[in-house]
Amino acid sequence: MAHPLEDMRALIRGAPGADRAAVEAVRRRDCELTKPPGSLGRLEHLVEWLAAWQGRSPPDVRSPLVAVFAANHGVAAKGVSAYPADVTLQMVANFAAGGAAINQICLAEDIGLKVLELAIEVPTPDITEEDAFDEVGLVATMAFGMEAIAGGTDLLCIGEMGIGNTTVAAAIYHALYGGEASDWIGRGTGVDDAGLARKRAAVAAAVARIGGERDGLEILRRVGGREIAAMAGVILAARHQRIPVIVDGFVATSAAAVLHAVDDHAIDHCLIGHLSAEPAHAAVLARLGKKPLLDLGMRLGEGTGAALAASIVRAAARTHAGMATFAGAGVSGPSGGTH
Ligand SMILES: O=C(O)c1ccc[n+]([C@@H]2O[C@H](COP(=O)([O-])O)[C@@H](O)[C@H]2O)c1
Ligand SMILES: Cc1cc2nc[nH]c2cc1C
Repeated sequence: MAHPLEDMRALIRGAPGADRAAVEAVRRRDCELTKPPGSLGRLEHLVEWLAAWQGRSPPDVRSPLVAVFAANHGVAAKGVSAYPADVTLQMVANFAAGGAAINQICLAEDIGLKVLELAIEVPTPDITEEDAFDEVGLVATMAFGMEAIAGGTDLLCIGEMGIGNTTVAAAIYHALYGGEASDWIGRGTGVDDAGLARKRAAVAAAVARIGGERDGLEILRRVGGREIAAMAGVILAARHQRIPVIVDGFVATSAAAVLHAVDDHAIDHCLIGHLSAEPAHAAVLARLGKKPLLDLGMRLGEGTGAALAASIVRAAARTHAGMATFAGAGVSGPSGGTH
């Protein structure tokens, strides 16, 4: 690996495009279905999106998977979270025992769940003082993330768990998009005003340290974290394996934002599952040109918003594939002429 980041950049820029023929086939079938054209609103676009990135028509969702990446962050020692860093490992045990919110959503919606730990007991260095990774470490972590889909899936939801990671995500956004540190921070797990002030200072210090760096992968390497790097890796791997991706909230979107900064088509296969209650999420999504599917005031992480969105995407696909056509059901088409 003489130039590990260059190899990763080539993989991002060389990603395959949408399957236009599959999209056209969905559109043709949609015109025949027993409903007025357009009457299923955004569900119709979801089916087109799924066909485009699965590369088949009609598309289906038979083995959806939530992959949750868990990691710790040195910057948590700066008092930027409402919870201690120990909670990351404790929540991994809770995932294994079936007690977390994401366990119950996956059970309710019949979605697979995989939790991937990234050296939780060894936090990345505090990004206000040091780079999170060296080049090889970043690429190795992205490659680890890619393994999450080794068992196969036809719709991947990405989520995370990591105390302090809303600070890390905010630093990535501030580095990518500029403005002030205060534009990108929010209360995360629920920090008080003093915690919020520490968070603003940490984000400002981390970004000042890297002095105007604009390259997406370098920003990830210098002010990122392991779960975010792993999510970037698996978003990229999914594209190459024709697996559409649903991205969770504020933190998971930072992994997509890094890829988008390298190539603005790199996340065309990604749907943003929901709008996080973290206030800066909307501004990030505007920069990515993405409209979230749901807006439920959620700010948990764990892939919870993505999993709920997956359930709607699956319903959209089944509706499209299973509905009768006007001809098949003997239902009259539009009478025409009177309006
Ligand atoms: O992704 C989101 O929209 C989101 C918003 C607020 C909090 N979180 C979760 O809360 C943790 C990070 O919050 P904090 O306050 O420790 O930075 C981490 O485990 C995330 O999964 C996630
Ligand atoms: C309890 C708890 C659960 C979480 N799940 C994702 N982030 C979290 C943060 C906390 C604090």
